[in-house]
Amino acid sequence: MVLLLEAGDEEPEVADVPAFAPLLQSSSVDWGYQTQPSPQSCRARRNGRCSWTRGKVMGGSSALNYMIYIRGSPLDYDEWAAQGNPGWKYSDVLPYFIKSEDNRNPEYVNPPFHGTGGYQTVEQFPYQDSNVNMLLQGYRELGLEEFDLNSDRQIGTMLVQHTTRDGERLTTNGAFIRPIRNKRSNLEIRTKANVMKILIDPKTNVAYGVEYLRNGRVENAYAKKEVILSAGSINSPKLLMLSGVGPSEQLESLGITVLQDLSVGYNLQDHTTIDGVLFILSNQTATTASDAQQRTDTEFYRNTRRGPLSSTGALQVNTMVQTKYAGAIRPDIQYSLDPASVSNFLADPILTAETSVTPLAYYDGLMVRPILLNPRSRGVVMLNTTDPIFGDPLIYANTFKERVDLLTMVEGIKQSLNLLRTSALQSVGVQLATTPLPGCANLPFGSDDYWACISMEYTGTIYHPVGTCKMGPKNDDNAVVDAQLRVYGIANLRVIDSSIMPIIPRGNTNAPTIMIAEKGSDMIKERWLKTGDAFTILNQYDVTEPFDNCK
Ligand SMILES: Cc1cc2nc3c(=O)[nH]c(=O)nc-3n(C[C@H](O)[C@H](O)[C@H](O)COP(=O)(O)OP(=O)(O)OC[C@H]3O[C@@H](n4cnc5c(N)ncnc54)[C@H](O)[C@@H]3O)c2cc1C
Repeated sequence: MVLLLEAGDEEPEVADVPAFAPLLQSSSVDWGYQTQPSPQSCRARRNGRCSWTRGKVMGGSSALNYMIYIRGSPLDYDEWAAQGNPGWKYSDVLPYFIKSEDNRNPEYVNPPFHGTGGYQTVEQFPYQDSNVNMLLQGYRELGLEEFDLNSDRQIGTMLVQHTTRDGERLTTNGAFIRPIRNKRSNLEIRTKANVMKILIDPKTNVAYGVEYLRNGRVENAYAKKEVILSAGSINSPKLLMLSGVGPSEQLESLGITVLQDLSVGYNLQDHTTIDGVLFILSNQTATTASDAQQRTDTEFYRNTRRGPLSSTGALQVNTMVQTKYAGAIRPDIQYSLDPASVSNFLADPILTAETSVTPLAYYDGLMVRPILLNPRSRGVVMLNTTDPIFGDPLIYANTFKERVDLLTMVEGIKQSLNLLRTSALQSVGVQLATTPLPGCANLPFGSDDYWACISMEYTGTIYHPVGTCKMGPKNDDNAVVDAQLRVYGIANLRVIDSSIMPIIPRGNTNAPTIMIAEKGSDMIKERWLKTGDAFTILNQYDVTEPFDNCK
């Protein structure tokens, strides 16, 4: 029997519409986390903090993400294995990428790297506006070939595939849970169930259940076999620490009994970007539309799942390049160009970033996002000191702590400007916005110092935190789980989510997380089905009588 506990609610319908992707940020389905202030990043943001959106809903962050399906470089996974994680090299994980995949554009992708018939549909959007072709042509002029970035080569450009099905977002909930929900008698799902700690026997260090808050009451669920922690890269370390598994100094300072001293929360990595390089589109390619047109598009989408709302505008072109800091045959910068409103952004870049309510289909500017694929800086997630259980964890992202990260970002910004010289962009009048942003107006626009300032003031993220429950060999001081995803020193407890990634892949993190989940579920099955004890899989948990004397 499997009990799935989710702190959030069911998926809202609005999440289905690709062009509405940014609308759910800062809503009730976002945990609403923010980074701690830092001298090197997010300096112009409100209170010096960057928002780190995380999905609090069935499907987790896959219900709020931008749906991009890019897996990273094969060498990324070879590196995971080389760090002492047997079973995780590219040739080991590729079958798990393929297993979940139902690729609906086999003609566009490189066949041996893809699968059909899996639960997770992957496809290109059915709609492309004229900026999409403009960008693809511009990149081609710069010598970047268009091909499948999920194959054995990564430096190039692509009309990206997405985790959508027939014009609608397909979250991991929609792909993997919905088809079996209410059909399998051995699966029970409880939403709005906020897990507060994992129950671990202090004498034996065996995990035997969880304590969770639901409808104002604290309840326990007991596992006869295993507890699987999949709360994501911020909340999985939080829950381990609340349960006595984590850095002893921190736990002791909060009065938490230490059951296992591990570097939980450390090794935090993310893909940093910026909001500060804006391309202004002319009337020839701007897609801004009247209210009446937007209503017509909405009606059309409702009836057909087609049209401008079935895509994310220019964001569906992604490109991977190398800067002089790349040092290997892998890319170190990814470019996305986000739809933007020029007047809103120039009037108030901070407020605009906080209140993105315009569907991605309608825009007159492109926010150029160089994304740092191979960050050297490492951060840490710690428990909230005043309210460890219900307070937001403290996220010290340490973005740009390593200077090479800042240098790479500046290089990535400068390389992105080459697009402006292509005939594809020049022929339709695309221009760089040259109004200096307030936080950097004291520096000459376009100088290296200006771009470095933009990076540190207007820092952004593409919301890919990973690594805080690092997978590694026993002799790795930062390792939290072994290559079977079992927490060191605690029996019957696995972590299966993005937090186990030892190094962030040079791509997007949703597909790798799904791969980890596929592989992790095989590990669980291998352990328990081997016993031949199929009956004990049923009735694996019991729920105690709820009691209500807790806050
Ligand atoms: C705005 C945004 C855009 C992104 N864009 C992309 C993209 O285009 N492509 C891409 O590949 N990746 C993207 N990502 C990243 C990708 O979605 C994540 O890497 C992936 O979803 C991580 O999966 P996870 O299972 O580790 O965590 P999550 O998906 O965050 O899932 C964790 C789940 O655990 C639940 N939970 C947490 N704490 C508790 C608790 N105490 N009790 C009960 N339940 C709890 C949460 O509510 C959530 O449902 C984006 C993410 C965001 C937020």
